[in-house]
Amino acid sequence: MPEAAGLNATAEVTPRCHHFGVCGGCQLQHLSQQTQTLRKVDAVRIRLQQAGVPSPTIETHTAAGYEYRNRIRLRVEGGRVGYSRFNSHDFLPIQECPIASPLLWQAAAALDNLAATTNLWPVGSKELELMTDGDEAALQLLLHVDATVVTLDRDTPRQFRDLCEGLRQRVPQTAGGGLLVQGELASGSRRVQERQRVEVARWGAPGLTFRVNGQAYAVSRGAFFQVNRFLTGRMVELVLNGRSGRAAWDLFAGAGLFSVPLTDRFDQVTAVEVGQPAATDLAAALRSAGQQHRAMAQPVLDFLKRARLATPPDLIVMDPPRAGLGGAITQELIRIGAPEMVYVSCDAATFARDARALVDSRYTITDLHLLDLFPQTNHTETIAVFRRG
Ligand SMILES: C[S@@+](CC[C@H](N)C(=O)[O-])C[C@H]1O[C@@H](n2cnc3c(N)ncnc32)[C@H](O)[C@@H]1O
Repeated sequence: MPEAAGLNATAEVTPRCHHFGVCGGCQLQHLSQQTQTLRKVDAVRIRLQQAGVPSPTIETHTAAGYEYRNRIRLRVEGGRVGYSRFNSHDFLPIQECPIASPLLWQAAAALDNLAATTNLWPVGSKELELMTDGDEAALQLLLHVDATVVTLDRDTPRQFRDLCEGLRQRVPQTAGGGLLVQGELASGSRRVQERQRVEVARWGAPGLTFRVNGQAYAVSRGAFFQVNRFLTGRMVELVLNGRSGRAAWDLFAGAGLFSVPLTDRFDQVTAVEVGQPAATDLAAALRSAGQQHRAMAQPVLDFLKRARLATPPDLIVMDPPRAGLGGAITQELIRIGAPEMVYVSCDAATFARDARALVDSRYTITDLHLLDLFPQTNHTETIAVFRRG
C-alpha cells in the first residue's frame, strides 16, 4: 500500500482482548489497523528525519491483525500462566491472548488447567515459550526454570516429561519440549554459569518445520524464526525481489530464512549466524543447497574483519537484533562497499542511526518498506534497500 493512502488517523475500534489496557503486551488494540500502520510510518519517518537521513516514500505491508504470532513467551507464577501488567513487572494471570495463533492459546489454557488440577509444573518454573509453525501442525514448548531457587534433582526431568505427556493428551499437536535451566544451580554436579541457558531435559521432536513460499525450513527448538506467520513470505519476497548474481552474504542469518532462497539466485551464498542452535540449522540447510554455499558460525564483526581482502559481494542482506548494526559493523560494511545492501530492521531508532552512517558514505536508500509484523503493539519492522553511488 502506498504511504498514508486513505488512512484515518483517528479511527478508534473496540479492543478484542479483555486484558487490553491492563496487560503490558499490546498498546494499540483501541486503534484500527490502518491507523496503527500510519502511526508506525510516522514513527519511522520521524526517526529518519531526526537523524538527517533522506527517505523515499514508505510502502506499507499488512496482514491480519490478530492470531498472527507463532511464538509466545508467558510467565509462570503460582501454577498460573500470564504476562506482566502494563508498565510494571507485576504478574498478570491471563485467560486469553488473541494476537497468538489459536493453537498456542489452546496449549497455554490446557497447561493452566492441568497445573491447577494436577500441579505438574516442575519446581522453579518461571517462563514458558510456546511455538508453532504457520499451519499450526505441530507445537513445541520450552520451559525455563530458575536455577537460583531450585535444586535440580532426578525428579525434575521426569516431572517435565509428565507435563509434556499431559499436554499432548489435551493438545495432540504437541510434538516436543525442552527444559531450560538459567543461572547457577543451587546444588548438583552440573554447574551452569550465570545467564547461560542449558537444556537439561527434552521430550519428543527437536524442532518444527516451517513452510514459507513453498520452501521448508527445519528450525530447532530455541532458534530464532520470524513471529508473524502471515507476513514472513512477504518479507522473503521483498528481500529477494528479482535479485541475482555471483555472490551474496546473509548476515544475522538465523536458520536461513533468506539464505536458502538466495542459493537459487546467487552462485555463492555466505551466511553468518553466531547463535546456537540456529547456526547448526543454517549449516545443514546450506549443505543441502550445495558445496559452493557456506555457513559461518561466528560473530558478524569477526566475519567482516576476516573478509577484508575478499571481492565485495553483489548483495549483502542484514537482519540484526534490535541493537542494530552498531558503529564497528557499519564501518566494516562501508569499507567493503557492496553495490547493494538490504537492511531488515526491527528497531526504528537503531536503523536510523546506522542509516545515517551509510548515507554519509556514498549509500542512498532507494526503497523503504514498513511491514506491520506486530499489530496491536508499537513495534515496527522495516526493510530498506541501500545502493552505493
Ligand atoms: C532478527 S534475527 C534474524 C534471523 C533471520 N534473518 C530470520 O529472518 O530468520 C537475528 C539473528 O542474528 C543472530 N545474531 C545476533 N547477534 C549476532 C552477531 N553478533 N553475529 C552473528 N549473528 C548474530 C541471532 O542469533 C539471530 O538469529
